[in-house]
Amino acid sequence: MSTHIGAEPGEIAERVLMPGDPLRAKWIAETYLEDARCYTTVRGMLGFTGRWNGVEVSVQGSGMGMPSASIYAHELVNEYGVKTLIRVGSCGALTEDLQLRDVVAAIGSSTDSNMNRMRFDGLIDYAPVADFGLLRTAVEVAERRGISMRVGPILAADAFYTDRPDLYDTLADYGVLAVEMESAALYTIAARFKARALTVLTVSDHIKTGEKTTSQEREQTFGQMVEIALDTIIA
Ligand SMILES: O=P(O)(O)O[C@H]1O[C@H](CO)[C@@H](O)[C@H]1O
Ligand SMILES: O=c1cc[nH]c(=O)[nH]1
Repeated sequence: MSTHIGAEPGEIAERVLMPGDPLRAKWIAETYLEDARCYTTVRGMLGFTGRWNGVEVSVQGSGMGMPSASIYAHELVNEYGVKTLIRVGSCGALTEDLQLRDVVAAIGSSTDSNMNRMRFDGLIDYAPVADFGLLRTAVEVAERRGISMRVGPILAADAFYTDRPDLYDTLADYGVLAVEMESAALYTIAARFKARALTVLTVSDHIKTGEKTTSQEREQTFGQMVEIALDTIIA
């Protein structure tokens, strides 16, 4: 067991999907994985291992925000030998041309988090980016499955409820597609510990129009991004 994950050594696959929502992890395991078994219930942050097309894959809830996601990414890589992490999350669209339920792959992640400023002593604005091979595979998988997937930069924010929506407009002017709360930490930790990471998201809210999906829809209906992530992680 690690501090926050209750799995024995060998119970977690080298390939892990990471939704923020632990109940989305359960839904993914029950809907998509063969012979899925739960390996952790610590703090209610559920994790499962099963098989996708015969290949072992795990799915681990990561919680909301970069402090929580960092704990899970760190322990998965450093204590369980995980090599590949694909986040499957929800996001808010920042640009008018995205619609609810559109799928987005994050090539890079700007952030307002202070975590990397501390890492680099405030001297470097580190640019957290996706693993190129995973991103290229995800694009190919989406095309093969006939799923339209936008690729571009996103924002990983500390706050879900922002006091500065004006900054979202400025970021959209610079081509930033969407906002979520974990990708910058995931990309940074993967780089630091020589793992591969990608973030694939579904638009759950539209910041410009105010449209949003329900919590049940966020938990159980974002299947296209999951299918892209599963095919990508076993490729
Ligand atoms: O749906 P998940 O994967 O949790 O991702 C998004 O949803 C949560 C906020 O509602 C944050 O974790 C954000 O990144
Ligand atoms: O972080 C997030 C996730 C979904 N929708 C948002 O607006 N923000």
